[in-house]
Amino acid sequence: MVNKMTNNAVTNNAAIDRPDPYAVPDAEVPIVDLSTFDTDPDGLSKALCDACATVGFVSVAGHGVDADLIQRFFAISEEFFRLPLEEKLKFRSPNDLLFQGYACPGTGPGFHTSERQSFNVFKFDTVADAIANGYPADVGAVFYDAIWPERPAEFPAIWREYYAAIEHIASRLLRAFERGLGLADGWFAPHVKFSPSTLAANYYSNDIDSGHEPSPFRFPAHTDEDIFTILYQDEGPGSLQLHQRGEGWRNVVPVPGTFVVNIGELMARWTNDKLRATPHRVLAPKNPAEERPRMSAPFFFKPDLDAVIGPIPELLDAGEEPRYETYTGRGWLRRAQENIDSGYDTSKQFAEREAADPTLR
Ligand SMILES: O=C(O)CCC(=O)C(=O)O
Ligand SMILES: [Fe+2]
Repeated sequence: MVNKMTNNAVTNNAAIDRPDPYAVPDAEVPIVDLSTFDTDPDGLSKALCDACATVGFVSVAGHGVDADLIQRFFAISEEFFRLPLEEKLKFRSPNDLLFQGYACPGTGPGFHTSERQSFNVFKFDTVADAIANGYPADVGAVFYDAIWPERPAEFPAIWREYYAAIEHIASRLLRAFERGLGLADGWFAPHVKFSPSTLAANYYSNDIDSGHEPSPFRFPAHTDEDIFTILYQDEGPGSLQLHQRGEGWRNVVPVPGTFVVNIGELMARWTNDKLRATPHRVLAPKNPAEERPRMSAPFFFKPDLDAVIGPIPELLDAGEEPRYETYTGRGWLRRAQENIDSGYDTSKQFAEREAADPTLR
């Protein structure tokens, strides 16, 4: 059931003067070269943490992923998304939170604008495989067996190759975060040994009528509910925007060949907000004539179900109070599921926070 207070808060503030989303400046997203971790680990780690402490987003070059693999991943995914809707629906996720298979507009409160479709996969093809590889027995409560499309035929192999490449970036980034934050080498490793991370491709187009109200946003404002997200976005109209605290919305201009990394809620909690989970959204092209499908590929890096996530005591300054209660990875996923089941809507939640805090506008 949707919370009445939430609805009222949004309705009452409908008259808030919001800046034109099409007239916002470009964000200054720092670029770091991950390959320099081998030669200058302190410099790289500091640059990474500084970017994530201020902008909350960073462009990562020197990541070692072949341009050819990125190109093949995007091409095969686009081929799938261009299949007729009836065919794609055969591979539909049994639940839109749990990120398995195809998800399309019109399903899942708050998670789909009228224009976003996605395909999602976890690391293992079967729950049994995950358990055989050390995952806890209840992993089946949050993941289903992979739902691969029948065509294109190379789709599963290319997705697996891409998943492994991005997972590798995630572990290198973690080491850099440890160093930049002043944690011991390997501090994060025990918390991500059996990570339920997911890979998605988002496809934004106007070829499905979801029945939702039209919106300038292809994906409404939200923060990511993971440790961090590693995103590749294609070029073209209809852009990603981030919310710079105290300054407003900014375009995240694609930098070809780099991944955008943004801090999620769990890293913000671990660091007591020293690293920032920056709100972001995706804007549709203003001119429908410029409309063309847009694709992005987020890898949502998540902690083990057994991991405990709360402000890390050694990161708190003298006298600094922890701002967050502690969750297990499992409890965090359950909370997200409950939010979905109760009709929680990220855009409404953001509208409420925006109404209460003018610096968010
Ligand atoms: O499509 C994009 O560029 C961003 C997508 C996003 O924020 C997400 O999937 O969480
Ligand atoms: Fe996101």
